[in-house]
Amino acid sequence: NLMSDDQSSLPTALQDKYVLTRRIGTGVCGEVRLAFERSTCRKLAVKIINKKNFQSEGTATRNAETEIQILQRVDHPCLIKTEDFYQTEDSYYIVLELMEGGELFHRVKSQQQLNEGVAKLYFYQMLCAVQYLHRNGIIHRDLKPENILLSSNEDTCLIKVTDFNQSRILEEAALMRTLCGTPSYLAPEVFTHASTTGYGLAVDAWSLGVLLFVCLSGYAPFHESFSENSVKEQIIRGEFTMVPSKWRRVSNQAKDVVRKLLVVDPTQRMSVDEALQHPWLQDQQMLQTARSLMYPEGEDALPAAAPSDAPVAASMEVESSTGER
Ligand SMILES: Cc1n[nH]c(N)c1-c1cccs1
Repeated sequence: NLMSDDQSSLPTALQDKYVLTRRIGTGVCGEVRLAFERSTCRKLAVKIINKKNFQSEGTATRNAETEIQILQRVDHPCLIKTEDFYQTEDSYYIVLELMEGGELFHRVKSQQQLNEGVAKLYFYQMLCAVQYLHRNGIIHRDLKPENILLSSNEDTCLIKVTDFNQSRILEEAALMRTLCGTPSYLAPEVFTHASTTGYGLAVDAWSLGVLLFVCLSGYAPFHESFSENSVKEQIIRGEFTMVPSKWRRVSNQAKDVVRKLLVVDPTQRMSVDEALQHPWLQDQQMLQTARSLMYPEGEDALPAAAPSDAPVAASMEVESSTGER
């Protein structure tokens, strides 16, 4: 393990700045270790991506580089921040914020199912994080409980979305190149942008529906034990099962959010923006708690808006209710 000779395999620049200790997580792409910044004793997480772990060199490099590009571009209170980045011939080392509460996956598992108010607080923060990604033309594409981290072991805590290596940055340049070619064979949606920003983003809305389902009920909506159809068939048909004993204490409004996200037709599926406007989330107490977790310095921390006597546009008011700035 790392405590023995492996330390020598670490980049010296990384070793000069951090002490790596025990493993705090493992993923398909490698492992995550607890680290201490030597100069400040600050605790951090170092994600070690072994380039060889990917099926083909091309995918490895592309995925990891995409992840790193994206990690360095994004800045939102509910998205994991990259502190530093190193690489050797066979591995990437990404220094990330430490989330002491670990993965949402383990929290839901240990509590059977989350209290509805807690699930709403976490889901609202996920929506804000994914809305930010979508506004920046980024599709996460791999939202699941393992990729949602909790800042503490308290129920009321900040959550952060991580693991962007399945993400895709919608390259407007790629679309421009397409449009420069012969248009006669292009489908209408290529011109209407549905193929880059409309359709693609909806995959994250579906995953958020599955995440909310799991938080509220403690089990997955699509599972081979629920039907003679395969899980893939159940998903394609949108055939999810709400076991009464698990959903009895869940409000109809919460169930309505799940039902409007787990819609097979992406053009009919509720979007992240629409979900943020759903009645279930117009809960001032939850919004206040979320805002204080996301922006702990409060209003005065934000750059003062330019003084203007113009009334605030209605859309501006709507935005502030979504925690967006
Ligand atoms: C990244 C990161 N920052 N803080 C924690 N707990 C992580 C983990 C990701 C995956 C397992 S642990």
